[in-house]
Amino acid sequence: MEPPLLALDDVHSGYNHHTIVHQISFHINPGDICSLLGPSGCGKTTTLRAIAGFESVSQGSIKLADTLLSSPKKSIPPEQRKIGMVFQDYALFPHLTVAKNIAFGLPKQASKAATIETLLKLVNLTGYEERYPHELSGGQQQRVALARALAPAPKLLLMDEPFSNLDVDLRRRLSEEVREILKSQGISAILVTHDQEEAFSFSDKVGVMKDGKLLQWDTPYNLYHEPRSHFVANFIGQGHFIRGNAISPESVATELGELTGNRSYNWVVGTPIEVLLRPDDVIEAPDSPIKAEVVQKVFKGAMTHYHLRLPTGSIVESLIPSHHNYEVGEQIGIKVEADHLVAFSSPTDGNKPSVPL
Ligand SMILES: Nc1ncnc2c1ncn2[C@@H]1O[C@H](COP(=O)(O)OP(=O)(O)OP(=O)(O)O)[C@@H](O)[C@H]1O
Repeated sequence: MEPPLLALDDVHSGYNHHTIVHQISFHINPGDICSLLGPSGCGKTTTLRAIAGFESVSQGSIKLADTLLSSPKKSIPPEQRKIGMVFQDYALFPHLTVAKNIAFGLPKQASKAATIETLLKLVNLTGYEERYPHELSGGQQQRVALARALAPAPKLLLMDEPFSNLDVDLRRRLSEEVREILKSQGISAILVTHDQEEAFSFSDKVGVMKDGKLLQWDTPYNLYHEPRSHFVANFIGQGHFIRGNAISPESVATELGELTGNRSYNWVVGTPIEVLLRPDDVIEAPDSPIKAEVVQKVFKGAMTHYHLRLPTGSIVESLIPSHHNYEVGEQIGIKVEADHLVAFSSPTDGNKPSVPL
């Protein structure tokens, strides 16, 4: 089996002898595109900077293929790591043309004109060679930054919030386009973002961080459907927890009836449990004895996203086809249709995730 392209093993890193990120371990395979996702200040940029070689590692190791890049005893300088970087603020040289900005990333002896032409074609900026950064839009400047980062043919590209200065529409389009460019060239990348939608659509794997720790490194699908902690479940996607009690290894009694998953949990019968219900788990059911009051509705086109209040005051969300229109204050019949449970023993119970048997 091919070795991972990048492997972080128990990495601790920070600033001025103060450890900010702890026990970070993950690996990425050649061609994989990944993201680090988490709230502000959780240590995403610090992790990225440690991979780039701008911050030292006080414990653990970082390897690129077979090369040890960082350990407490060794640190290869950033410029020798064969890793490219793209920053939020583009960091282009304002006094240099597009061509010269890109050439800056090329080795001295390289046949520059041909490479620049190829790179500009790749990022869809053919003909922009002689423009200056101030003559370009934000999206175009970020494409130039990408071309410059790709110029030395890095094995890995690190991107720190590269799209966050762009308006929503453009950032979606550009992130899709950059993903296609990277995939077409087989370039691995790690994106730092706090935008979950962006992380999901951009990445093969996503790492969710909190307080300097990596809580889960997984596919977007698993993060959404199989979050391993209360925090990840909450941070990823929409939905609400409702409370219940375990009545068997697979089932929980809740105010929405008995909810049964597709596997057994090692909880003790009677344990207070919180079950996550995503908006797609709660469906309208006019004949259901369970009624909920519409407290908020957001029209999404094909679907309307409702916030519904249950008789106990708990809130659940539901996506309902928009031609079935309900008004705020109206009571509607609902039921749960979920093929698996995302359930944790209640936070009062130590906030421990329930472990499947
Ligand atoms: N140069 C620095 N010196 C000292 N502490 C720093 C430095 N840079 C960041 N920190 C601290 O390290 C912690 C993690 O910061 P980091 O930038 O890695 O978080 P982040 O997850 O990327 O956040 P954001 O999404 O806001 O960019 C923060 O508490 C921050 O204050």
